[in-house]
Amino acid sequence: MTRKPIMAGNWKMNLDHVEATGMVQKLAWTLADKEFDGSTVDCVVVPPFTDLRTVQTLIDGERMPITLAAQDVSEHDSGAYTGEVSAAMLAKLRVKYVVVGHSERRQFHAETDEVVNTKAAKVLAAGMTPIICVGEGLDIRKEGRHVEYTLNQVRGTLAGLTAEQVASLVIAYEPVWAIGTGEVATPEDAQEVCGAIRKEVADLYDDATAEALRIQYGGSVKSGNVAQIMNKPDVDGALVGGASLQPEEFAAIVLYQKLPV
Ligand SMILES: O=C[C@H](O)COP(=O)(O)O
Repeated sequence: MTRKPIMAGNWKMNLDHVEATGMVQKLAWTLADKEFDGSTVDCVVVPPFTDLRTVQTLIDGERMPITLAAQDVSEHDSGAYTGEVSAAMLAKLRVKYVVVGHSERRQFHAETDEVVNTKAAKVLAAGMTPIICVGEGLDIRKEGRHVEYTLNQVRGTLAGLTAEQVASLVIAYEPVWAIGTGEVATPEDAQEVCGAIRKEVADLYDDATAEALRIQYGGSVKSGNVAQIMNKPDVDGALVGGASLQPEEFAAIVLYQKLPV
């Protein structure tokens, strides 16, 4: 089965809504120069909440081949949850993907697999697609428990979801030690865990579900290393942080040239 690659640029807490306009325009111009129309790769931007309306207006108004995503969502539907943003609010803004369980949310906001699982279910119920982040820290990697640890997160975050839901979503494998450090996992490291995730999903559900699921690698991805990582059979895209803040660099990642397998 051919899975459509998905490159998502997570801006994290960078770029206000004015800066976001320039960023998205430059990205769109660079992609248009190369006649990119979004048919071969999904190009996704993940701005802060305060930028979503501006970016959505720009993307829709100019018919840009760029899809809108959010960085987080509330695990609640509505009500007295000061500071939270619901899945319904994001869907209304034409957000298509929502990142849940990013390691920075897990680390700084104590999000557990259970919380991430609830958020993923809310995103799906609102008609959007979750990008569920998993991945081990350096201590776990050093102990050689990275596969077991990550698969445990996969089981916890997918709990209760149907095969149809799992087939539609995205899992991002991000080894925490490779995020923002310049330390990239080797393509073989990425394949080891992404392959294990797909096998786990086949065991939990069935082969068709595992084959349909898209798995991203994230952690210091740049235009110079993306093709090698994408050459691995179970890697279907990248969740990009730092490099996504430079429009030409992110465009080069989206436009990566396939290497001969
Ligand atoms: O969401 C993106 C990841 O945390 C990767 O960030 P990075 O590309 O800056 O390492």
